[in-house]
Amino acid sequence: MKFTKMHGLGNDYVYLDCTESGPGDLPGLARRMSDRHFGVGADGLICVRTSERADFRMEMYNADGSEGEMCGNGIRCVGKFLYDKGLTDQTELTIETLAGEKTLELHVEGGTVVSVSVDMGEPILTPERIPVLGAGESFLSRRIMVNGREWAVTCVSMGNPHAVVFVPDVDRLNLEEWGPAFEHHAIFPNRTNTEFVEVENQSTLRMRVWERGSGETMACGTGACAALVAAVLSYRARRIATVKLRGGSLTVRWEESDGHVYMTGPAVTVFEGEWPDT
Ligand SMILES: N[C@H](CCC[C@H](N)C(=O)O)C(=O)O
Repeated sequence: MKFTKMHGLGNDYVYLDCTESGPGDLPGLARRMSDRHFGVGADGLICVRTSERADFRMEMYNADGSEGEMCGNGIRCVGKFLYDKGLTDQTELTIETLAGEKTLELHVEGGTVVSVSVDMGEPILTPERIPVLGAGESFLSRRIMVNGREWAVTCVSMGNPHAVVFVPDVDRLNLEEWGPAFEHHAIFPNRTNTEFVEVENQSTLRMRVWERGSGETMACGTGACAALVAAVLSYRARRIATVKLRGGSLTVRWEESDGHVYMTGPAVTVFEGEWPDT
């Protein structure tokens, strides 16, 4: 079985062309291929499929085999995968995801996609749609206890759940301790991705992320969008900002006119490979 290894700012996935056919047991395959010692090594697995309602469909699994509703770094690479492999010649694409249809604008240089802009849609703030246990219309800067320490948490869904916390110095945080404590916290029925954000200035955020199902990753596209939304809602940032992640930077804009969040960033192909059919 052929696969392509790609990354968006170091948030790396195995990509399969499932437009004709695809393997079964994708959760199990995601776990096996993601293993950084006994497999290919990745943050998860992404299958590109045909769609009845969009140009194509993205199906995404984390390294633990759980399915994610949306993947920002992943969908940029899906755009590159489709164009570079000649599955499309369009530079504007719609991709069906479990979080709805997303529109991509591919930026081509020298016949290959170098970066992609994604309309990530509107952020979801109502607790029961995130989901997070909590009354009211939104879950903004609410104090919760995590491992005996009080944190002010803002929850945002970009189709997948995010808990955003603002900290003075992201480098001093022990994510191995705090990441799982948030991910598996009782108030998140479907677990959560967690963004630890340091505000450099009103147009620059620095962020580390512990991803649901994958652990700390070098970057998280949906997480960067959630972080920007939380920063705007708490008057920490303007509506357009550079979000600096361990693997590099994304430009994120929360457009006032349509309420949509737009994200622009790179997409890179690392290598093509062959996985033994099992
Ligand atoms: N771990 C996420 C999916 C991948 C999101 C991230 N890699 C991105 O770029 O948005 C979840 O379970 O919701």
